[in-house]
Amino acid sequence: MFPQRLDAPQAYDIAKAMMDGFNRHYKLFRAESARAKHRFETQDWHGQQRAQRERIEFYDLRVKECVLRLDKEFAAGAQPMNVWQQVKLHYIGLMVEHLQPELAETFFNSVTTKILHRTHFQNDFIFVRPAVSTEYLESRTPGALPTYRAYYPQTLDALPEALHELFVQLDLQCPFDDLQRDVRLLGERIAARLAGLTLRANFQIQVLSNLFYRNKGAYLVGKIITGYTELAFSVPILHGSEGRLLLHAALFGEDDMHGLFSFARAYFMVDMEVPSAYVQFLRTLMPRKPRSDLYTALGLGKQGKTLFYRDFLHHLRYSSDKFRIAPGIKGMVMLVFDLPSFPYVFKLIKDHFPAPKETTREQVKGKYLLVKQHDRVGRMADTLEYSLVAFPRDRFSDELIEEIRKFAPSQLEISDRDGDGQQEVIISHLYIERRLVPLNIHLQECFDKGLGDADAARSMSSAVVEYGNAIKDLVAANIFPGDMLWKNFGITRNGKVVFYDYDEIEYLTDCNFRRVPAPRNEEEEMSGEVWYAVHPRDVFPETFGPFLLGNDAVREVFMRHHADLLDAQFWQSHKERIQAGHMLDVFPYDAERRLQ
Ligand SMILES: Nc1ncnc2c1ncn2[C@@H]1O[C@H](COP(=O)(O)OP(=O)(O)OP(=O)(O)O)[C@@H](O)[C@H]1O
Repeated sequence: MFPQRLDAPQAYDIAKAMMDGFNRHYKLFRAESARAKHRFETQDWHGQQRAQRERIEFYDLRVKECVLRLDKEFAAGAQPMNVWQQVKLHYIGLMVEHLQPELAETFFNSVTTKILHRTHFQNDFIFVRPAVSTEYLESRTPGALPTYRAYYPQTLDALPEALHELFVQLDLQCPFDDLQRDVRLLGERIAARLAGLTLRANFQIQVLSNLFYRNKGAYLVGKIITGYTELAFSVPILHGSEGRLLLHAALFGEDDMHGLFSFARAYFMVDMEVPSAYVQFLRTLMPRKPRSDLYTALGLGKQGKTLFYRDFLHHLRYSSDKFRIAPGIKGMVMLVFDLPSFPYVFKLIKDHFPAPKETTREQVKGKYLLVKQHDRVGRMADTLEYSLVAFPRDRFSDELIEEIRKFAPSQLEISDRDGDGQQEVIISHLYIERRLVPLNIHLQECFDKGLGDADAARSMSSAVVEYGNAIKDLVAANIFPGDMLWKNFGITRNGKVVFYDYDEIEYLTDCNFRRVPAPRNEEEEMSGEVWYAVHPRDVFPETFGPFLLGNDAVREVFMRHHADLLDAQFWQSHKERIQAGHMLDVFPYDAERRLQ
């Protein structure tokens, strides 16, 4: 029961201190995101990547600050629960005109769950569900940009002119190489996509007012509407060779947008006063993408986690299957399980690792963090990290419980934690990641069908080519995957190959790529053992072949497209390029999307 009177004077002050903490967080987050425009204009690429990395840390720092303040000024932990109920009510009051209420609720949860006992993690005290609506939320600040702008070209011939106006309004502080030429090319692409459709009275182009920045690119994001058709589109803007701006490509439709907003890429920087309005607009472009993914892609990872967890609890309530050990070859470092009806995997770090693995729990965590902060170039799956996650015991197979008990006992507790009479499986620490089809399983499925079957042969061949492409994109981003076996890569719905085994990952620039030395005598030549000295970060690319290319058909495709991956010189030259400060482009779209 909620209190009928707000009679605890400290409750308002605590709520206000929390809101001040959140406002400070969002001000810093937004300012850092807004500075991406200037970094793009001045081609400060290393600065852009540094900011992308550092911004991820902002949230936890602000939560810590706020917890300390509440403790010091209000002895928050010693407040009775009726005061905490009032704190929540005051906080709701403070959100009435707030432009990021959903984020403010999450911040409130982050702070209070550090202070209150777990038995109070319920809707009376925290925001298990949202209390404040984000619908129709608009900034009333004078001079504030609208979330999106609409342009009405009337005819296809008038498209270039409308597009010209649109790009000029973005107010980028550097010249275009030839904007007239680019909008003409873009107009032709749009006209081709609209071929066969009648332009209806509502024909218009809507674009989000602020650009999306990531690495060396700025992306315009919007949709074209005619009649009942809505076509999502995005235009990447890059610096050309002279440093002048180019419209580089035209992306259309949901699949292209999914490629751009993939969970395997770094987060965007966007200046957003009302983030929920951006998410609502983006959802109309990608209706199948959960809101949690969109918040995460916008750099609002905590909101992504909150929404993911709510979606997960909902899914548990509306499903009845059991968690099980994930299909595929078991990991030596990670214990992986899934729920068949839910498209994610749950990964926990084992307590002990068999030889030849020489790593520790902390080192594995460090590698996962490295991936989170690094540019994932569409090739490394993002992970959500959770601690103390509770699952209903009756949804776990006994086999899985035994597996966890055997390999990660320190991570397992089975108890009735919240006192509701139901046993729970509580996992101390885990990563959650999108479920992919492991590449070894995918290839085996092709072999099982028989490579005489044209579809199976094509599918095998494109997976092998994509696998090599994935490694080359990782190389471009200064990542040596360490363990390149097929089982450590997965394939997405769109046939993209993505890496997910991070415990042996290294920066390319920390590795020494060497050729196997020529044997000095017959004894060395005949030796089945490694007879030459090997230092910890030495890598011998020519030795990859025997592990990867046992199958003749796979070998033939691999050698035709990616033989260079078996050559130390290939790796070494990339290492030197990165050391010289060059940053290669890895575009989140195919070459045929380019305008130029
Ligand atoms: N995202 C995923 N989607 C589907 N299956 C996965 C995913 N991540 C892991 N798996 C499955 O779990 C297995 C072990 O995962 P992972 O490679 O991360 O563990 P590991 O202990 O690091 O492996 P290794 O012993 O090679 O170091 C994989 O081989 C695969 O079958």
